[in-house]
Amino acid sequence: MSGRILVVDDDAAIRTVVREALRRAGHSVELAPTLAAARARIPAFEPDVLITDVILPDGNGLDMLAGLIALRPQMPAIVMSAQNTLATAVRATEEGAFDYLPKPFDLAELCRSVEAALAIGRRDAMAPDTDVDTDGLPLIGRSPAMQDVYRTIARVVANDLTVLVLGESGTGKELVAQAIHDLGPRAARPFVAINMAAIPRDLIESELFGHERGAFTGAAQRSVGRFEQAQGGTLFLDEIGDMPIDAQTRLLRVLQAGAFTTVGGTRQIVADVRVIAATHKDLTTLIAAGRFREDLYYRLNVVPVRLPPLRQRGSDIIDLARHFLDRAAADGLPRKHLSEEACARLLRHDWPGNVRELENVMRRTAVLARADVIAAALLDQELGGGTGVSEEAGDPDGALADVIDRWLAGWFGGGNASPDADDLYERLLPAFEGPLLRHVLVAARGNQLRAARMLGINRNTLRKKLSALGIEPSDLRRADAGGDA
Ligand SMILES: Nc1ncnc2c1ncn2[C@@H]1O[C@H](COP(=O)(O)OP(=O)(O)OP(=O)(O)O)[C@@H](O)[C@H]1O
Repeated sequence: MSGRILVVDDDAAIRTVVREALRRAGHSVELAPTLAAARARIPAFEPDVLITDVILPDGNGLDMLAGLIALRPQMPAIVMSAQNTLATAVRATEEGAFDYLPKPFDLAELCRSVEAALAIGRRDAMAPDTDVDTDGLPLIGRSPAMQDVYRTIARVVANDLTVLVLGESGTGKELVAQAIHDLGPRAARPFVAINMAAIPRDLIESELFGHERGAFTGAAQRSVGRFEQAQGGTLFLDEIGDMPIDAQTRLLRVLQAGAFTTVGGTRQIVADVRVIAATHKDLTTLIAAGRFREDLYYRLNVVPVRLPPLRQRGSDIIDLARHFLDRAAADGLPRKHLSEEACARLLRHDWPGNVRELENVMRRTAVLARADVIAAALLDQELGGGTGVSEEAGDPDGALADVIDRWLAGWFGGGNASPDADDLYERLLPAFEGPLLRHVLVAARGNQLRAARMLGINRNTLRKKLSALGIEPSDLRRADAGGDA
């Protein structure tokens, strides 16, 4: 599809290169070195697509974007910028850009973006499904839900408003908090994360605010709390719903007064800290149950960021999967690609463990796939045959028994076990043992001694089982189970 393209850039060399590439692709191209020249050309040239730089001699292309689009409302705009940050990307989307290309970009990518813009012809359409465009940006995903998240992030990076990130486990809450910190003026100062669910309840206050020597039994030294460690930076309070009520009272006081005292101390310490909290729990239910302070909730929930579960942002799944395969390859694992059937299989899964589950599955399949292309069958095996079981299931006894029970019901129901059979144990158990041993070896990075210890069996027994099942531990040596497996 060819179209009329207006290119706005003050760099003559870039204008020429872009014009030549677009002309070769069959488009008619006009150039403008300034925003004023662009404004003057739009009504006469009636471009189908606008391509603009951000920093221009007579202004900022992002500030002016809405004004340019207003001159020709159906015109998709592509923003190119050397300011390769999530903030610029978010800003571009916010201002109505169809696509954002961080400089340097390759011309083929620009042409693809132009094609997509022409095909869709609407400035608010989704970005084209080209290769994953990560460009070092921390958050992947172009679903409308993620665009909302980016917009909210863009709104809060420059100020200190308290942000409450809500979402199921593994949806990327900590990553959002980190992005807000990294993109804002506090980036050079510490980002300190503390998980309320991971600390014994009676130690939370001293962990947060520090304590004086002798403040309680065992407090032999003065200790600096996380608030003090985060001075000038950001404090990320994860699983805030698990915070004990006394600590909540203290936190509320700090948020109101902007200062705190250590446990056992009297001196007020000014808290120059941005607070970002997160939870996967429904805080309103906890409030109703008297387990969360309503006033603290309002104090924290100044700007809510909702991360929907991965199953509700299907269009992100493949981008994320490819991103994790790229990352696995960058970490030295074999480079793998997804077959079309594998993509379809990923889209069918329910992702109860969300992005974390997808990340772990992609790392494991990068190791386990024998061919360069990951087949749907391998994913079937990894994803529990579509049962929705993940490493987040947490309760192997119940969940695993459930899956096996369903599988066996189908197997027996399918007439696979004749009444004359005499080897069911021998036939069926390897089907469980094989995957179990492979996963343990991946987690133990191929170390048989460690794998045997993890399994609680003797090393010789493990060796015999591996040889009986035809598993070669060295194949699994370079694997990483993804940190959480
Ligand atoms: N949009 C995304 N793009 C790239 N990686 C992501 C994205 N969302 C999540 N991840 C990755 O998924 C993993 C889980 O994310 P994160 O720890 O931020 O989730 P969480 O919601 O804080 O989980 P939990 O509630 O269990 O602490 C991390 O490795 C993170 O880097």
